[in-house]
Amino acid sequence: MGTRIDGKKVAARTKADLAKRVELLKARGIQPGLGTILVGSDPGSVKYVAGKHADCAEIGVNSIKRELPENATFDQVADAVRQLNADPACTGYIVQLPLPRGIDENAIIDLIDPKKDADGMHPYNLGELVLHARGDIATPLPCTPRGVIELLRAYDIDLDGKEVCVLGRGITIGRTIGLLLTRKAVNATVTLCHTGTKDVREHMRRADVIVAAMGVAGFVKPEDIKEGSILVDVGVSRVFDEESGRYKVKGDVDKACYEKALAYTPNPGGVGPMTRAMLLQNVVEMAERQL
Ligand SMILES: Nc1nc(=O)c2c([nH]1)NC[C@@H]1CN(c3ccc(C(=O)N[C@@H](CCC(=O)O)C(=O)O)cc3)C=[N+]21
Repeated sequence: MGTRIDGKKVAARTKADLAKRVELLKARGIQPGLGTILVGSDPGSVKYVAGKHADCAEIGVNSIKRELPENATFDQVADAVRQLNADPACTGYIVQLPLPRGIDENAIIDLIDPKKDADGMHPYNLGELVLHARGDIATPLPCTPRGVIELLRAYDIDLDGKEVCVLGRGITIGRTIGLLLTRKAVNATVTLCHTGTKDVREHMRRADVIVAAMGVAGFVKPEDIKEGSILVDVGVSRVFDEESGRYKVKGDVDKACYEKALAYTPNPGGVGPMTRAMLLQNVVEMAERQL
């Protein structure tokens, strides 16, 4: 049985460290604040946003909440973005995705002040990430990929020279994690697989590390993986559970794989809590840049 990588535990440790840094900021007259813009009332989004504000309270960061109705127009969302750009109490913020149909998400993201982009998903910040393969990066990084890397680092898993197979080309992780994994400081080799990949299972069998982010519940099966591989499960599917009669979050990795793995991130309880912790870390770092 592989080592269970406990995302909740590492996230809690990260938050405890951030709480101390927030104390230092406050002592120097800076009160960090995280803003959220939530459009509509998708139950998943409502829950994630609530979680982010609970995290803020835990580490002493102020919460700034903006809520718009499901039928909000592009201009109304754009106005909320401009207000947070101008609000000095807001250190950084996110626009919770997905936005309701008909609102161009990329056009909204473009309007975010890159210095306040807590998600690290603004084109300017993504561009900075592309440009800096070496040295430090002084711009916010995308939270989920950063969470994956920090989580593996916390378990002393060295990625230098490792073959990493990424499954999925979504913007949250698939398209960006390679940029972090191939930085000199991490030094992994990355293969990005997607629906157009000819033999996905062949790529998975060759990999030292699989980062699964497709949103296909149980896609990665024991016969697809190498003995002793490391499994990072980022997939989110809501699947009806016969036993409890409720919907449950299920990842892309079939639990039967855990037996064969050297280490694995459970889902839930793995990358999700780290994503949230990295959002806070981005905000604290943004506040520290104001010192
Ligand atoms: N602008 C924007 N930024 C985001 O970062 C963003 C977003 N939009 N839209 C949706 C996704 C999803 N996301 C998650 C964060 C934490 C958990 C998390 O903590 N999950 C828990 C369990 C949650 C549950 O049981 O439902 C876990 O994995 O253990 C999950 C999902 C952030 N997202």
